[in-house]
Amino acid sequence: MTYIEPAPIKDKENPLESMMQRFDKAVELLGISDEMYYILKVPARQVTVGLPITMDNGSIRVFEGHRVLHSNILGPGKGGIRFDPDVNLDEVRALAAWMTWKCAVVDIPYGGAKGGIACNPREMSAGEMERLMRAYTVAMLDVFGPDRDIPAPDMGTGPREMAWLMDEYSKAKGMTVNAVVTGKPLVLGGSLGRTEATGRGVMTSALAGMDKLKINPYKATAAVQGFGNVGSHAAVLLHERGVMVKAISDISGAYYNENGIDIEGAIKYRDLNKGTLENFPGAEKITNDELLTLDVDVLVPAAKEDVINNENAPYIKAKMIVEGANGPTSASADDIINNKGILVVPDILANAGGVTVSYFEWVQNRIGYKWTLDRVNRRSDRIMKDAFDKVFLTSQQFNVPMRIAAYIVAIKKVSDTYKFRGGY
Ligand SMILES: NC(=O)C1=CN([C@@H]2O[C@H](COP(=O)(O)OP(=O)(O)OC[C@H]3O[C@@H](n4cnc5c(N)ncnc54)[C@H](O)[C@@H]3O)[C@@H](O)[C@H]2O)C=CC1
Ligand SMILES: O=C(O)CCC(=O)C(=O)O
Repeated sequence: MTYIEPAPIKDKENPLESMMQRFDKAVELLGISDEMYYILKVPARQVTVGLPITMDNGSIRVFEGHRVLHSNILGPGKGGIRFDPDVNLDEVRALAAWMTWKCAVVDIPYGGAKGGIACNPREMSAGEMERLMRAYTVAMLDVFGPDRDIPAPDMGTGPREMAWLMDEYSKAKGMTVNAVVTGKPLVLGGSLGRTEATGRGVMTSALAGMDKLKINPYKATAAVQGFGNVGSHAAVLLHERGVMVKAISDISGAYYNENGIDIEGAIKYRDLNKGTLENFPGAEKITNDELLTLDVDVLVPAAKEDVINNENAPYIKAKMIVEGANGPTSASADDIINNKGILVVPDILANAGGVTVSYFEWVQNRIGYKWTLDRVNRRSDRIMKDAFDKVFLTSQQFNVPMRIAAYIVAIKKVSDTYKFRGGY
């Protein structure tokens, strides 16, 4: 029997510490009480489970899974499930808190939650993934629920995994409960537009930012790190709006073309190549670090945390960073980036398009009705644009970067709600 050791927590770039540093700055400016500080800081619940799984070769491996409900003050917990070798409890705690702030920034009635299992989906068969997801669901039967805590996809998971979760949960409850999870396949009650929703929100945030910087999208260039759900859709949609995407990347490395990457071609190539861009033709291979320091207008980190840090931040040349990933910039890089005058559209705003359309999916499941793609897109575009404007205005009012402004908007909303509920 083997046990997969959770990844060691890196002191230097702990995402929980990065999140807390920004939280502390915003709290200082807002001036909330000590009691409220701890109410907002300490997660409402965190659950860790051991999951023994029979592997295809007959051996048994024990995986460690987590689900953290950071807050349910605004509504049921909401947030994805990550399958990645680097998953650990601190990472999941940070991701859950970011979900609380994100839902508050776009003003949807959810608290924040996140789940994760330390595993490597690239080395697992579909059968092993299915057994793992079903075992995790069973272990979380009392945690999940359409009014309690509603999961969704994150890194390493997608509609297929959400379908297994819905099926396992529904079997245990003795009825079909499709509102327990979002990001499902359409046939199971998934929403039109959810697959591309996070990338679409990144695109609308990028266009809103370009407008502030007076950058013409038809003359703009971009580099996108990560070519999964978020990165590939963001790249397609930016390209459709006239932006030349000069570089893309995934775990196999980065690919650069001075005249622009053929994005549709790259997606086809990835889908026929076991999900990776390895050996992608028609582009020069560079490293993921080189991609981050390219001379482009817009940089979209859409892979994982802390890729932008105090070591590479001094070399970033982009005029704007639009954070598709959660926590791609460590707190140690904030001052360097701000002093360079780079406009950062922070994760809890820029990647909120996904949870916004997840909310629409949950609403549709609960009323038993399907919206058209046009309705989904129009409503989510409006929510993203309103949230951008509110955060931008707050950044001017408090004279702070958009990241701290987004935390201010979120913390104010959650703490006001708590007070009105009479909690304190
Ligand atoms: N899927 C969603 O709706 C949402 C995802 N996010 C965040 O966006 C980020 C990406 O998520 P997804 O696109 O869903 O995941 P995914 O699993 O679909 O894709 C991840 C991509 O990142 C690449 N990658 C992994 N490690 C890398 C590294 N070290 N350097 C460069 N590329 C690397 C992978 O090869 C893959 O192309 C995560 O931070 C996630 O939390 C945020 C909001 C919603
Ligand atoms: O769609 C959702 O409910 C959550 C997506 C997510 O995990 C995220 O925004 O980081």
